[in-house]
Parts: sequence; structure tokens; C-alpha cells
Amino acid sequence: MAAATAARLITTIVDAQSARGHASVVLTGGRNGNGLLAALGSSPARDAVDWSRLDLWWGDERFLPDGDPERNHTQAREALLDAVPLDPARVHPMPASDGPYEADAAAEVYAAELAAAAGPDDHGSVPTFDVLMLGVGPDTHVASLFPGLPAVRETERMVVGVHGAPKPPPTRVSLTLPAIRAAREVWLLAAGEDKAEAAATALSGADEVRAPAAGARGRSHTLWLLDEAAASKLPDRP
Ligand SMILES: O=C1O[C@H](COP(=O)(O)O)[C@@H](O)[C@H](O)[C@H]1O
Repeated sequence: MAAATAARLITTIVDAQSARGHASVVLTGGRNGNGLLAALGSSPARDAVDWSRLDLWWGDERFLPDGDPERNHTQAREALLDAVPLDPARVHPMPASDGPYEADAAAEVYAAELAAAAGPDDHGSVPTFDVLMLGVGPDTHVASLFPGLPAVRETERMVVGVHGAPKPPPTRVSLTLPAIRAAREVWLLAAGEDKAEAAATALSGADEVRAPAAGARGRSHTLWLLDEAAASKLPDRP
């Protein structure tokens, strides 16, 4: 699944760069997100991408010190980013906990960075990301929007601080559902048996407060990328 998704991502980035001169991608952390980045790094087709014309954003971050091995930014650097010629000005990690801000202020700073990057053709205060990727947790969380927590109910702000997350670390920063829905394409990644229940719940019309993955959709495409194990409990399977 990682290799197939990497191939699809390369094609989508190349198409966006041909059409608009640049591409923007929102990265996800976790097992599936990092597996995809590693697969992209080992694909011979990676040289088709103009890395200097790619904007990278994050869907969420674990609010930890810069360079912490559990930060999504650190893991993405190790999986791919340090090995490709990105323009550092186009790489937008979320603030770290050893910076000047606590999590709620860090969320406001990131929202301002997104707003500054949005153009007149975008829909509101975030850019129209070409692809926004989301790993799906076994509890149906996406980004750091966990079932039942206030962040998943947010309708105004584009980025929020998350407190009391059930998965460590408890403090995080996350895009909200309105920010996620600004993306042209949203790709939900789920591989492994432990994701089967979550995929089945989210794809069975569950309420987004109870199953945040159910509320993640793109402006033109919403794509679930599943392996056999994660797809094994989908309702219409034989
Ligand atoms: O903590 C997080 O978890 C989700 C899902 O991760 P996975 O390891 O279950 O695939 C991830 O998408 C998110 O970015 C991350 O902060």
C-alpha cells in the first residue's frame, strides 16, 4: 500500500506542478504516513518531482521539543525530507514545545502562517492544498482530532491546541475539520488489521464527533487507501 500510494502521490505532485507551477502537500505522522514517505524515498520515480517547488505542511504535531524522535516532523525528516532537495522556505513544520509558545498559541501561529500562504483564489484562510494525507488511528482519529474531544467539534478556527489526547503525548497541535476540508484531495491511509474496525465505522456513515475520520473529505476527491487487512471489515465485502 505504501508503494502504491507513493506512486500516486508522485503523479499527483507532478500533475499539480505542471498545471500550477507548484504543489502543496499536507503530511501525516504515524506508521502509515512514515511508511509512505520511506516508500517515496526509495522509488526511482521520485526524481520526477521538482522538490524545490513543493510546499509541505503538517496535519498535526505532537507538541514536543524540536528534534524529539516522537515528533512527526522529526520522523518525516528521517523517512524522506532530509534526502530530497526541498526549499527550506517551503517546509512548514508546526512549532515545537521548546519554542516561545504553549500549544494554543502555537496553533494560532500556525494558523497565521497558513493564512499568509492563502491566495485570493483559495477558500478562506488556508491554501487549497493539492493533497492532504491523514493516517487513521484504530480509534478513528485523524490528525490529532480524537473522538469526543473539543478539537473535533471546532467549526471556526483552522488550527487548535489539543489537550488530554488519549494517545501520547497528551498535548498536540492539529488542523481542524474545516482546514482539512479546504484541501483539493484528502487521502486517508489505513494499513493493518488494527485499522479494520476504524475504517468500517468511518465508512458506515458514523457521526464525525464519534468517528473523526468520517468527517475528513476533500473539495474534489476523498480517497481511502487501504490494504486487505484494513479493508477486511468493510460492510459490502463478501
Ligand atoms: O499520533 C498520530 O497518529 C495518527 C495515526 O498513526 P498510526 O501510527 O496509527 O498510523 C497519525 O496520523 C497522526 O499524524 C499522529 O500524530
